[in-house]
Amino acid sequence: MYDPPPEPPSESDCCGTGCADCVFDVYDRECARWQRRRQTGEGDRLRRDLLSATTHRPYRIVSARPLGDDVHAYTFAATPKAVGRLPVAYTQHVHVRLANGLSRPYTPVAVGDDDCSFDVLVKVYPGGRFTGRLLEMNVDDVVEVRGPSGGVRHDGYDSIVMFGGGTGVAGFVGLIGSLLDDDKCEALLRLHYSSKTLNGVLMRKELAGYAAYWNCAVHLYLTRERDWSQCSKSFWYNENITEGRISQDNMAEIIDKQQNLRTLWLICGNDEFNQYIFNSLQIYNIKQDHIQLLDNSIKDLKVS
Ligand SMILES: Cc1cc2nc3c(=O)[nH]c(=O)nc-3n(C[C@H](O)[C@H](O)[C@H](O)COP(=O)(O)OP(=O)(O)OC[C@H]3O[C@@H](n4cnc5c(N)ncnc54)[C@H](O)[C@@H]3O)c2cc1C
Repeated sequence: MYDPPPEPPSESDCCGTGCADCVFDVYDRECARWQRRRQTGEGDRLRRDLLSATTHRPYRIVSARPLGDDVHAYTFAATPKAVGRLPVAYTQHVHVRLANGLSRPYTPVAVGDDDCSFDVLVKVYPGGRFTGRLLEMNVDDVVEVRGPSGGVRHDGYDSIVMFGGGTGVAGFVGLIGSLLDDDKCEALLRLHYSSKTLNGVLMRKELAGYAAYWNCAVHLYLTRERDWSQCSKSFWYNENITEGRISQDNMAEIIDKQQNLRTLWLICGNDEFNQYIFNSLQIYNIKQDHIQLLDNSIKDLKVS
Protein backbone atom coordinates (compact mmCIF):
# COMPACT_ATOMS: atom_id res chain seq x y z
CA MET A 1 0.00 0.00 0.00
CA TYR A 2 1.34 3.45 -0.87
CA ASP A 3 1.79 6.18 1.64
CA PRO A 4 -0.71 8.90 0.86
CA PRO A 5 0.40 12.05 -0.99
CA PRO A 6 1.12 15.12 1.16
CA GLU A 7 -1.97 17.01 2.18
CA PRO A 8 -2.15 20.48 0.61
CA PRO A 9 -2.13 23.34 3.13
CA SER A 10 -5.13 25.60 3.26
CA GLU A 11 -4.75 29.33 2.64
CA SER A 12 -5.06 29.97 6.38
CA ASP A 13 -2.03 27.76 7.08
CA CYS A 14 0.18 30.48 5.58
CA CYS A 15 0.77 33.43 7.93
CA GLY A 16 1.58 35.68 4.97
CA THR A 17 4.71 37.18 6.54
CA GLY A 18 7.18 35.69 4.06
CA CYS A 19 8.64 32.95 6.32
CA ALA A 20 11.90 31.44 5.07
CA ASP A 21 10.22 28.03 5.15
CA CYS A 22 6.68 28.91 4.02
CA VAL A 23 4.19 26.08 4.36
CA PHE A 24 3.59 26.21 0.60
CA ASP A 25 7.33 25.71 -0.08
CA VAL A 26 7.26 22.80 2.36
CA TYR A 27 4.30 21.35 0.46
CA ASP A 28 6.12 21.57 -2.88
CA ARG A 29 9.16 19.88 -1.35
CA GLU A 30 7.07 17.12 0.26
CA CYS A 31 5.28 16.48 -3.08
CA ALA A 32 8.64 16.10 -4.84
CA ARG A 33 9.82 13.68 -2.14
CA TRP A 34 6.59 11.70 -2.36
CA GLN A 35 6.95 11.43 -6.16
CA ARG A 36 10.52 10.18 -5.67
CA ARG A 37 9.37 7.61 -3.10
CA ARG A 38 6.80 6.29 -5.53
CA GLN A 39 9.26 6.12 -8.42
CA THR A 40 11.84 4.24 -6.36
CA GLY A 41 9.28 1.93 -4.74
CA GLU A 42 10.10 3.28 -1.29
CA GLY A 43 6.48 4.33 -1.00
CA ASP A 44 5.40 0.74 -0.69
CA ARG A 45 5.53 0.97 3.08
CA LEU A 46 2.45 2.20 4.85
CA ARG A 47 3.58 5.12 6.91
CA ARG A 48 1.28 6.28 9.59
CA ASP A 49 2.88 9.58 10.32
CA LEU A 50 0.98 11.38 13.02
CA LEU A 51 2.46 14.65 11.91
CA SER A 52 2.26 16.31 8.55
CA ALA A 53 4.70 18.91 7.28
CA THR A 54 1.91 20.70 5.49
CA THR A 55 -1.29 20.20 7.48
CA HIS A 56 -1.95 20.91 11.13
CA ARG A 57 -3.10 17.98 13.26
CA PRO A 58 -4.78 18.15 16.68
CA TYR A 59 -2.59 17.51 19.72
CA ARG A 60 -3.75 17.46 23.33
CA ILE A 61 -1.83 18.98 26.23
CA VAL A 62 -1.01 15.93 28.36
CA SER A 63 0.98 17.76 31.01
CA ALA A 64 2.44 21.16 31.77
CA ARG A 65 4.89 21.82 34.60
CA PRO A 66 7.11 24.73 35.56
CA LEU A 67 10.87 24.14 35.49
CA GLY A 68 12.10 27.48 36.84
CA ASP A 69 13.30 30.76 35.30
CA ASP A 70 10.01 31.12 33.37
CA VAL A 71 10.45 27.83 31.56
CA HIS A 72 7.67 25.23 31.39
CA ALA A 73 7.81 21.65 30.15
CA TYR A 74 4.87 20.63 27.97
CA THR A 75 3.90 17.20 26.72
CA PHE A 76 1.61 17.01 23.70
CA ALA A 77 0.01 13.80 22.37
CA ALA A 78 -1.89 13.05 19.17
CA THR A 79 -5.63 13.23 19.67
CA PRO A 80 -7.79 11.23 19.36
CA LYS A 81 -5.37 8.58 20.62
CA ALA A 82 -3.72 7.04 17.58
CA VAL A 83 -1.18 4.44 16.62
CA GLY A 84 1.62 5.63 14.39
CA ARG A 85 4.92 7.37 14.50
CA LEU A 86 6.15 10.88 14.99
CA PRO A 87 8.71 11.46 12.25
CA VAL A 88 10.70 14.01 14.24
CA ALA A 89 14.50 13.86 14.26
CA TYR A 90 16.25 15.66 17.08
CA THR A 91 17.24 19.22 16.18
CA GLN A 92 14.07 19.52 14.09
CA HIS A 93 11.20 21.74 15.20
CA VAL A 94 7.42 21.61 14.98
CA HIS A 95 4.96 24.47 14.56
CA VAL A 96 2.37 24.71 17.33
CA ARG A 97 -0.77 26.70 16.52
CA LEU A 98 -3.34 28.01 18.98
CA ALA A 99 -7.07 28.44 18.43
CA ASN A 100 -6.52 32.16 17.74
CA GLY A 101 -4.34 31.22 14.73
CA LEU A 102 -1.03 32.25 16.31
CA SER A 103 1.72 29.75 15.56
CA ARG A 104 5.31 29.39 16.86
CA PRO A 105 8.11 26.85 16.29
CA TYR A 106 9.34 24.65 19.18
CA THR A 107 12.06 22.02 19.33
CA PRO A 108 11.07 18.65 20.90
CA VAL A 109 13.47 17.45 23.59
CA ALA A 110 11.90 13.99 23.77
CA VAL A 111 9.62 11.92 21.56
CA GLY A 112 7.58 9.08 23.09
CA ASP A 113 7.05 6.26 20.63
CA ASP A 114 4.39 4.45 22.67
CA ASP A 115 1.86 7.18 23.20
CA CYS A 116 2.84 9.28 20.18
CA SER A 117 3.71 12.25 22.32
CA PHE A 118 6.50 14.79 22.37
CA ASP A 119 7.94 17.14 24.98
CA VAL A 120 8.98 20.73 24.50
CA LEU A 121 10.49 23.30 26.85
CA VAL A 122 8.83 26.67 26.51
CA LYS A 123 10.28 29.89 27.88
CA VAL A 124 7.52 32.37 28.69
CA TYR A 125 8.35 35.96 27.76
CA PRO A 126 6.72 38.98 29.43
CA GLY A 127 4.12 40.17 26.95
CA GLY A 128 4.71 37.08 24.82
CA ARG A 129 1.67 36.71 22.59
CA PHE A 130 1.94 32.95 22.13
CA THR A 131 3.52 31.93 25.41
CA GLY A 132 1.16 34.13 27.45
CA ARG A 133 -1.83 32.38 25.90
CA LEU A 134 -0.29 28.90 26.19
CA LEU A 135 0.31 29.49 29.89
CA GLU A 136 -3.43 30.06 30.38
CA MET A 137 -4.30 26.71 28.78
CA ASN A 138 -4.98 23.52 30.72
CA VAL A 139 -4.31 19.80 30.45
CA ASP A 140 -6.63 18.27 27.80
CA ASP A 141 -6.87 21.54 25.87
CA VAL A 142 -6.09 21.00 22.21
CA VAL A 143 -3.58 22.82 19.98
CA GLU A 144 -2.67 22.14 16.36
CA VAL A 145 0.77 20.95 15.27
CA ARG A 146 2.51 20.59 11.94
CA GLY A 147 6.05 19.58 11.08
CA PRO A 148 8.76 18.65 11.38
CA SER A 149 10.97 21.33 9.81
CA GLY A 150 14.66 22.14 9.84
CA GLY A 151 17.21 19.91 11.50
CA VAL A 152 20.90 19.44 10.91
CA ARG A 153 23.00 16.73 9.28
CA HIS A 154 25.76 15.58 11.58
CA ASP A 155 27.11 12.38 10.04
CA GLY A 156 30.76 12.20 9.00
CA TYR A 157 32.13 14.37 11.81
CA ASP A 158 34.65 13.29 14.49
CA SER A 159 33.30 15.80 16.91
CA ILE A 160 30.22 17.95 17.47
CA VAL A 161 30.60 21.13 19.51
CA MET A 162 27.31 22.67 20.59
CA PHE A 163 26.70 26.17 21.93
CA GLY A 164 23.30 26.57 23.59
CA GLY A 165 21.84 29.67 25.20
CA GLY A 166 18.80 29.39 27.52
CA THR A 167 16.02 27.29 26.01
CA GLY A 168 18.22 26.95 22.93
CA VAL A 169 19.70 23.93 24.70
CA ALA A 170 16.43 22.10 23.93
CA GLY A 171 17.57 21.06 20.47
CA PHE A 172 20.81 19.63 21.82
CA VAL A 173 19.42 17.54 24.67
CA GLY A 174 17.60 15.13 22.35
CA LEU A 175 20.46 15.10 19.85
CA ILE A 176 23.06 14.16 22.46
CA GLY A 177 20.78 11.49 23.95
CA SER A 178 20.12 9.89 20.57
CA LEU A 179 23.82 9.92 19.60
CA LEU A 180 24.85 8.34 22.91
CA ASP A 181 22.21 5.65 22.38
CA ASP A 182 23.67 4.88 18.98
CA ASP A 183 26.43 2.26 19.43
CA LYS A 184 27.90 3.16 16.06
CA CYS A 185 28.43 6.82 16.96
CA GLU A 186 31.89 7.56 18.32
CA ALA A 187 31.84 11.31 17.79
CA LEU A 188 33.09 13.47 20.64
CA LEU A 189 30.21 15.58 21.94
CA ARG A 190 30.88 18.90 23.67
CA LEU A 191 28.06 21.07 24.99
CA HIS A 192 28.74 24.67 26.05
CA TYR A 193 25.58 25.89 27.69
CA SER A 194 24.99 29.47 28.81
CA SER A 195 22.34 29.98 31.49
CA LYS A 196 21.64 32.91 33.80
CA THR A 197 21.68 30.80 36.98
CA LEU A 198 22.31 27.22 38.06
CA ASN A 199 18.62 26.84 38.94
CA GLY A 200 17.80 27.92 35.41
CA VAL A 201 19.82 25.07 33.87
CA LEU A 202 17.30 23.00 31.96
CA MET A 203 17.30 19.21 32.04
CA ARG A 204 20.30 19.22 34.34
CA LYS A 205 19.85 15.58 35.40
CA GLU A 206 19.69 14.39 31.82
CA LEU A 207 22.78 16.40 30.95
CA ALA A 208 24.60 15.01 34.00
CA GLY A 209 23.82 11.50 32.81
CA TYR A 210 25.16 12.33 29.37
CA ALA A 211 28.34 13.88 30.78
CA ALA A 212 29.16 10.54 32.44
CA TYR A 213 29.78 9.01 28.99
CA TRP A 214 33.40 8.88 27.80
CA ASN A 215 32.67 10.88 24.68
CA CYS A 216 30.47 13.63 26.14
CA ALA A 217 31.33 16.73 28.16
CA VAL A 218 29.04 19.48 29.44
CA HIS A 219 30.31 22.94 30.32
CA LEU A 220 28.02 25.50 31.98
CA TYR A 221 28.49 29.26 31.84
CA LEU A 222 26.43 31.09 34.48
CA THR A 223 25.98 34.72 33.56
CA ARG A 224 24.01 36.00 36.57
CA GLU A 225 24.49 33.50 39.38
CA ARG A 226 24.66 35.13 42.83
CA ASP A 227 24.65 32.07 45.10
CA TRP A 228 27.85 30.18 44.35
CA SER A 229 27.58 27.94 47.40
CA GLN A 230 25.27 25.52 45.58
CA CYS A 231 27.73 25.29 42.69
CA SER A 232 30.18 23.48 44.95
CA LYS A 233 27.83 20.49 44.76
CA SER A 234 28.15 20.41 41.03
CA PHE A 235 30.67 17.56 41.08
CA TRP A 236 27.66 15.27 41.52
CA TYR A 237 26.62 16.38 38.10
CA ASN A 238 29.86 15.86 36.13
CA GLU A 239 29.73 19.49 35.07
CA ASN A 240 32.35 22.11 34.54
CA ILE A 241 31.10 25.53 35.59
CA THR A 242 32.44 28.93 34.56
CA GLU A 243 31.26 32.26 35.95
CA GLY A 244 30.15 34.70 33.28
CA ARG A 245 29.44 34.42 29.59
CA ILE A 246 31.45 32.41 27.08
CA SER A 247 34.49 34.67 26.65
CA GLN A 248 36.87 35.01 23.76
CA ASP A 249 39.47 33.17 25.85
CA ASN A 250 37.01 30.33 26.36
CA MET A 251 36.35 30.25 22.63
CA ALA A 252 40.08 30.16 21.85
CA GLU A 253 40.52 27.20 24.20
CA ILE A 254 37.48 25.34 22.88
CA ILE A 255 38.58 25.78 19.27
CA ASP A 256 42.18 24.86 20.02
CA LYS A 257 41.06 21.50 21.46
CA GLN A 258 39.32 20.67 18.18
CA GLN A 259 42.44 20.92 16.09
CA ASN A 260 42.90 17.88 13.85
CA LEU A 261 39.28 16.83 14.38
CA ARG A 262 36.64 17.15 11.72
CA THR A 263 34.23 19.23 13.78
CA LEU A 264 30.64 20.34 13.32
CA TRP A 265 29.80 23.55 15.20
CA LEU A 266 26.16 23.92 16.20
CA ILE A 267 24.61 27.06 17.67
CA CYS A 268 21.19 27.66 19.21
CA GLY A 269 20.32 30.66 21.34
CA ASN A 270 18.84 34.10 20.90
CA ASP A 271 19.95 36.33 18.01
CA GLU A 272 22.67 38.08 20.02
CA PHE A 273 24.11 34.80 21.33
CA ASN A 274 24.06 33.24 17.85
CA GLN A 275 25.84 36.19 16.28
CA TYR A 276 28.48 36.33 19.06
CA ILE A 277 29.37 32.64 18.77
CA PHE A 278 29.31 32.81 14.98
CA ASN A 279 31.67 35.83 14.96
CA SER A 280 34.01 34.09 17.38
CA LEU A 281 34.19 30.99 15.19
CA GLN A 282 34.89 33.17 12.18
CA ILE A 283 37.80 34.85 13.94
CA TYR A 284 39.42 31.40 14.07
CA ASN A 285 38.71 30.74 10.41
CA ILE A 286 36.17 27.99 10.99
CA LYS A 287 34.58 27.38 7.61
CA GLN A 288 30.93 28.42 7.41
CA ASP A 289 30.08 25.01 5.90
CA HIS A 290 30.83 23.44 9.27
CA ILE A 291 28.73 25.88 11.31
CA GLN A 292 24.98 25.43 11.62
CA LEU A 293 22.22 27.19 13.48
CA LEU A 294 19.49 24.80 14.56
CA ASP A 295 16.80 27.02 13.10
CA ASN A 296 18.73 27.09 9.81
CA SER A 297 18.88 30.89 9.89
CA ILE A 298 22.65 31.08 9.35
CA LYS A 299 22.07 33.06 6.19
CA ASP A 300 20.59 35.83 8.38
CA LEU A 301 23.81 36.29 10.37
CA LYS A 302 26.19 39.10 9.51
CA VAL A 303 29.50 37.82 8.16
CA SER A 304 32.29 39.96 9.63
C1 LIG B 1 13.38 27.06 14.93
C2 LIG B 1 12.94 27.60 16.27
C3 LIG B 1 12.82 26.74 17.35
C4 LIG B 1 12.42 27.23 18.60
N1 LIG B 1 12.33 26.38 19.66
C5 LIG B 1 11.97 26.87 20.88
C6 LIG B 1 11.89 26.00 22.03
O1 LIG B 1 12.12 24.78 21.94
N2 LIG B 1 11.52 26.57 23.22
C7 LIG B 1 11.25 27.93 23.34
O2 LIG B 1 10.92 28.38 24.46
N3 LIG B 1 11.30 28.74 22.27
C8 LIG B 1 11.63 28.25 21.05
N4 LIG B 1 11.66 29.10 19.98
C9 LIG B 1 11.12 30.49 20.14
C10 LIG B 1 9.56 30.45 20.02
O3 LIG B 1 9.18 30.02 18.73
C11 LIG B 1 8.86 31.81 20.26
O4 LIG B 1 9.49 32.79 19.49
C12 LIG B 1 8.88 32.21 21.73
O5 LIG B 1 8.22 31.21 22.48
C13 LIG B 1 8.22 33.58 21.99
O6 LIG B 1 6.91 33.60 21.48
P1 LIG B 1 5.85 34.68 22.00
O7 LIG B 1 4.77 34.81 20.97
O8 LIG B 1 5.40 34.37 23.39
O9 LIG B 1 6.68 36.03 22.06
P2 LIG B 1 6.45 37.30 21.12
O10 LIG B 1 5.10 37.90 21.38
O11 LIG B 1 6.77 36.94 19.69
O12 LIG B 1 7.58 38.27 21.68
C14 LIG B 1 7.40 38.99 22.93
C15 LIG B 1 8.75 39.47 23.44
O13 LIG B 1 9.45 38.33 23.98
C16 LIG B 1 10.83 38.44 23.70
N5 LIG B 1 11.25 37.26 22.92
C17 LIG B 1 10.48 36.48 22.12
N6 LIG B 1 11.18 35.46 21.60
C18 LIG B 1 12.45 35.59 22.07
C19 LIG B 1 13.64 34.83 21.90
N7 LIG B 1 13.69 33.70 21.15
N8 LIG B 1 14.76 35.29 22.54
C20 LIG B 1 14.73 36.40 23.32
N9 LIG B 1 13.62 37.14 23.52
C21 LIG B 1 12.50 36.76 22.91
C22 LIG B 1 11.05 39.70 22.92
O14 LIG B 1 11.42 40.72 23.81
C23 LIG B 1 9.68 40.01 22.36
O15 LIG B 1 9.53 41.37 22.16
C24 LIG B 1 12.09 28.63 18.75
C25 LIG B 1 12.22 29.50 17.65
C26 LIG B 1 12.66 29.00 16.44
C27 LIG B 1 12.80 29.96 15.28
